[in-house]
Amino acid sequence: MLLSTLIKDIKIEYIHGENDPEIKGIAYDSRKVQPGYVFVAVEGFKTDGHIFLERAVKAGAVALVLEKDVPVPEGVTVVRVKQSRPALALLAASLYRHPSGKLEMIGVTGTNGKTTTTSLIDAIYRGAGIKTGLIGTIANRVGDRTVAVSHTTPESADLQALLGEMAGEGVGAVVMEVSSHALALKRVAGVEYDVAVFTNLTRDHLDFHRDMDDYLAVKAALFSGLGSGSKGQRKFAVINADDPRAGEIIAVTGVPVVTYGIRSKADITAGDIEIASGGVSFTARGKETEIRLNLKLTGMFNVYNALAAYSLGVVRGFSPERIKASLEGVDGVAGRFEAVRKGQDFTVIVDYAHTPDGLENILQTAREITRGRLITVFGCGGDRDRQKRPMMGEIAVRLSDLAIVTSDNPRTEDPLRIIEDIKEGIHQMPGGASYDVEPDRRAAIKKAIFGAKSGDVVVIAGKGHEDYQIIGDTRHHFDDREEAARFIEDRMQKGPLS
Ligand SMILES: CC(=O)N[C@H]1[C@@H](OP(=O)(O)OP(=O)(O)OC[C@H]2O[C@@H](n3ccc(=O)[nH]c3=O)[C@H](O)[C@@H]2O)O[C@H](CO)[C@@H](O)[C@@H]1O[C@H](C)C(=O)N[C@@H](C)C(=O)N[C@H](CCC(=O)O)C(=O)O
Ligand SMILES: Nc1ncnc2c1ncn2[C@@H]1O[C@H](COP(=O)(O)OP(=O)(O)OP(=O)(O)O)[C@@H](O)[C@H]1O
Ligand SMILES: N[C@H](CCC[C@H](N)C(=O)O)C(=O)O
Ligand SMILES: [Mg+2]
Repeated sequence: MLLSTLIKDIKIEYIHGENDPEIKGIAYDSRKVQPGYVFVAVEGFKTDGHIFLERAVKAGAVALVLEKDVPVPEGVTVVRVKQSRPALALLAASLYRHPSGKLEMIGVTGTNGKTTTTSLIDAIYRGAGIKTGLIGTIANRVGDRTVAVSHTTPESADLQALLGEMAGEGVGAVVMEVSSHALALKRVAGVEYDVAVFTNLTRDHLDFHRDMDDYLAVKAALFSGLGSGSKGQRKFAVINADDPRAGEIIAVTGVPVVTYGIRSKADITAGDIEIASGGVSFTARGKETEIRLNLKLTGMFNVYNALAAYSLGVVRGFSPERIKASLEGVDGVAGRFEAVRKGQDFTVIVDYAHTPDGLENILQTAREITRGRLITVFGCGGDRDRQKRPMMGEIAVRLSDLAIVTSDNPRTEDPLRIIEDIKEGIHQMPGGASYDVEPDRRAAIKKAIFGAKSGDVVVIAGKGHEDYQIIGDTRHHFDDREEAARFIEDRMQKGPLS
C-alpha cells in the first residue's frame, strides 16, 4: 500500500519528504523493522521510540511517523502526528484493511473475570457452529490454531495483524479481553466492536491509573465507542447490574443495554443458586426465558461470568438450550480454580486471583468446600499496584486458617520489600493475626502441601496458568500446578510433616 493511501484516515500535522513509498509493514519497535516498513515512534514509560530512528532506517524503514520534532536521518519520508499511539493503531487498521469491520467483534472488560467470561462466550459461539477467534491472557486462538501471547490485549499493530489473519481464515466472531491498559494506550483504537461486556470494577492497577474514577473512565471508553461503525450488525452492551459503577457505564453507552445480576433488578437474573465443589447450578431468568444451568466451574463469581455469557448469547439470538449445552460443556479454564489431583486426601487449588476482590472471592468459595483448614499461599507482583498489597494481606489472613505470604513475580522489586507491604495490612488487623512468611514460592508451596491434613484445602493464588516467574528481568520456568503435583507425590511417599 502506498504511504499516501495508508495515511489517508489519520490527522497529520505535516509531512516532510517527496517520496510516496510502497509500505510493506508497520513496526513500533525498531528491532522489528524490515525493509519497506513504516516505523512509528512512540514515547513510552521506559524509553522513547524517537531515540531509535537511525536504527529503524538502517533496518530498512522507508517512512517514519513521529509525535515530536526531532532530527531525522535523510532519505525517508516523515509524517508528523499529534499522538503516535492512536496513529499507530489507525495505520495498522488501514494496512490490514480494517479486519474488525469484517468480523463480529465482542470485547469483554472489567477488573476480574475477563478470561473466564471470554472462554464461556467463545464456547457459545463455537457451539452454534461459528468459527471463532479468541484473544486474551492465556492464549490467542484462530479457529483451532493457537498463537502465543505477550499481553492480555496485544499492541495495536499486532492486534490488527492478528485480526487480519482471523478475517483471512474464515473466522466469524472474535471474542477478546480488553484490558484497561489497552484502552488507555489506544491499542484497540480502530477496532469496531459489535458487543461490549462489563464484568466488574474493583481495585487494581492504581499504579497506572490515577484513581478509581480514571480507571472507570478508561473502561467506559469501550462502551461509549460502541455507537459508531457500519457493519450493520446488531450492537449491544452486556452490563453487570450488581456492580456499583454499572450506572456510569450504562450512561455513556450509545447502544441498547442488557443487564444481568443476582441482587439488583436486571433484564436477566440468576436465582436458586447452588454452589458445590464440583460446580455451580442456577436458574437464568429473562423476560420470556427460564433455564437451569449446571456448570462445572464453581464459585459465586462464576455465576456472574456464566450469566454474562448467557445473557449475551440470548440477546444475540442463540437458543437457551443451545447456550446451556455449550456452557455445561466447559470443563474449566486453565489456572482458574484448577484442582491438582494426585489421589491425595486434601484439596489443592491453583487460582489466578491477584486482586483484593479476586482473592476474597476465591477464598470464600474455597471455604465453602473446606472440611478441615484453609491454607493460602499468595504474594503480590512487583512493579505493579502497591496499594493492593496490604489489602490482600488482610484478606488472606482473615479468610484463611493459615496464610503463607510468599513471592509472586517480583520483577525488578526486592521480594522482601513487597512482603513488607503485604504485612502492613496484616499488622493493622484488630487483635493481630498469625501467618507465615516464606519468600521462596517453591518452598512456600512445599510447606503448605506438607503441612496439609486430611480434609484441608490449599489455595495457591496469584499465578494461575503462568508457567514462569519473573525475577529481575528474567523469566524462569515455574508453574504452580507442576510444583504442587510434585510435592503432593513426594508427600504421599514420605508422609506429612508431624
Ligand atoms: C505500561 C504498559 O503497558 N507498557 C507497554 C508499553 O510500553 P512503553 O510505552 O513503556 O514502551 P517503552 O519500553 O518505553 O518503549 C517505547 C517505544 O520504544 C520502542 N523501542 C524500544 C526499544 C528499542 O530498542 N527500540 C524501540 O523502538 C518500543 O517498542 C516502544 O514502542 O508499550 C509496550 C509495547 O507495546 C508494551 O510492551 C508495554 O507493556 C508492558 C511490558 C507491560 O507489562 N504491560 C502490562 C502492564 C499490560 O499491558 N497489562 C495488561 C493487562 C492488565 C490487566 O488488566 O490485568 C495487558 O493488556 O496485558
Ligand atoms: N466475575 C468475577 N468477579 C470477581 N472475581 C473473579 C471473577 N471471575 C474470576 N474471578 C477471580 O479472578 C481471577 C482471574 O479471573 P480471570 O482470569 O477470568 O480474570 P481477568 O479479568 O481475565 O484477569 P486479568 O486482568 O489478569 O487478565 C480468577 O482466578 C478468580 O479468582
Ligand atoms: N494482568 C495482570 C496479571 C497479574 C498477575 C500476577 N501474577 C502478577 O504478576 O502481578 C497484571 O499484569 O497486572
Ligand atoms: Mg485475563
